[in-house]
Amino acid sequence: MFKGLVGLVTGGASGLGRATVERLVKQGGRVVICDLPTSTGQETAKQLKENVAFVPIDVTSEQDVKNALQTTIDKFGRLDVVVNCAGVATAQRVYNFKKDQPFDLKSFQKTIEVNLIGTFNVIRLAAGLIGKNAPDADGQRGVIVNTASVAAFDGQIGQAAYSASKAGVVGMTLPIARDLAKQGIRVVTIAPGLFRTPMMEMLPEPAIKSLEASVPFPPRLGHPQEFALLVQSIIQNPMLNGETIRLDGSIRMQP
Ligand SMILES: NC(=O)C1=CN([C@@H]2O[C@H](COP(=O)(O)OP(=O)(O)OC[C@H]3O[C@@H](n4cnc5c(N)ncnc54)[C@H](O)[C@@H]3O)[C@@H](O)[C@H]2O)C=CC1
Ligand SMILES: C[C@]12CC(=O)[C@H]3[C@@H](CCC4=CC(=O)CC[C@@]43C)[C@@H]1CC[C@@H]2C(=O)C=O
Repeated sequence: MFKGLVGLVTGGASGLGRATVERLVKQGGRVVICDLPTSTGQETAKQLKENVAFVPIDVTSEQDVKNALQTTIDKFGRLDVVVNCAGVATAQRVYNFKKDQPFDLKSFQKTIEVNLIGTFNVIRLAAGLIGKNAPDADGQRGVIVNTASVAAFDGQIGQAAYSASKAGVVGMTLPIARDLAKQGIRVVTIAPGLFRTPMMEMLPEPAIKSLEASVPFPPRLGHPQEFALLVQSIIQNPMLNGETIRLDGSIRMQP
């Protein structure tokens, strides 16, 4: 189905990103995994064999992302699809009255830096490369998929930084889709609800169980493969553009 397609997945060593890499490869695509040098990207790439390469990067670094794009060209000759999954989760109240301490500004900045600015950094640099593709019969040159969160809409206590970073991703989706429309590059964001990944597993199991029960249907955490299935569908459907799609079993997060 994706024979000849070349993808780049940030955060591709773990969770939602890894499931996306696996699906793209299963469908015949070739993929560059971009993740932190400390991640399991190298092992993941080895397991998935010759159609996958790993480039250690920090999405917030211009030079790292440029290196990853150069490796994509050197190894696979083109770039069709970017999936931005790299992200960090933080939790802190805006003011801790018990400790008489305000939200740590460095932590707020780091969350915005990785989740929002990192996503933008990858988009702005990758767009130039995707724009060099010959258009298909529909005029399309490529697709960019971003990952926000339902926290962009229903931010919980402690999620000021995380929600702001994800709301930024939602907010830039339409203007970037408009910016890139003339080049035939589509931009779509997924806002996942609760998925079982290493990020989620930072929470103790009883907390996960209670979160699962709060999902109307199906009352469970999403499987990363269900996220990857939506990525595939976005790539395949040329009318999806400039939109954020909630993938959340209809959960509306409580305060
Ligand atoms: N798991 C969930 O329920 C949900 C996850 N999300 C979002 O989905 C995305 C993927 O999350 P998961 O797969 O759950 O988490 P994860 O923790 O399993 O994977 C995130 C990956 O991003 C990488 N990463 C972190 N900072 C990076 C940086 N500066 N440069 C490059 N790579 C970096 C990590 O090394 C890791 O491999 C994140 O953006 C997260 O905020 C959104 C809603 C729900
Ligand atoms: C990010 C998200 C919601 C959270 O804030 C938590 C996170 C899992 C790890 C966490 C552990 C904590 O001790 C504090 C909360 C949190 C940072 C959750 C994973 C997915 C959640 C999300 O984005 C939902 O949309």
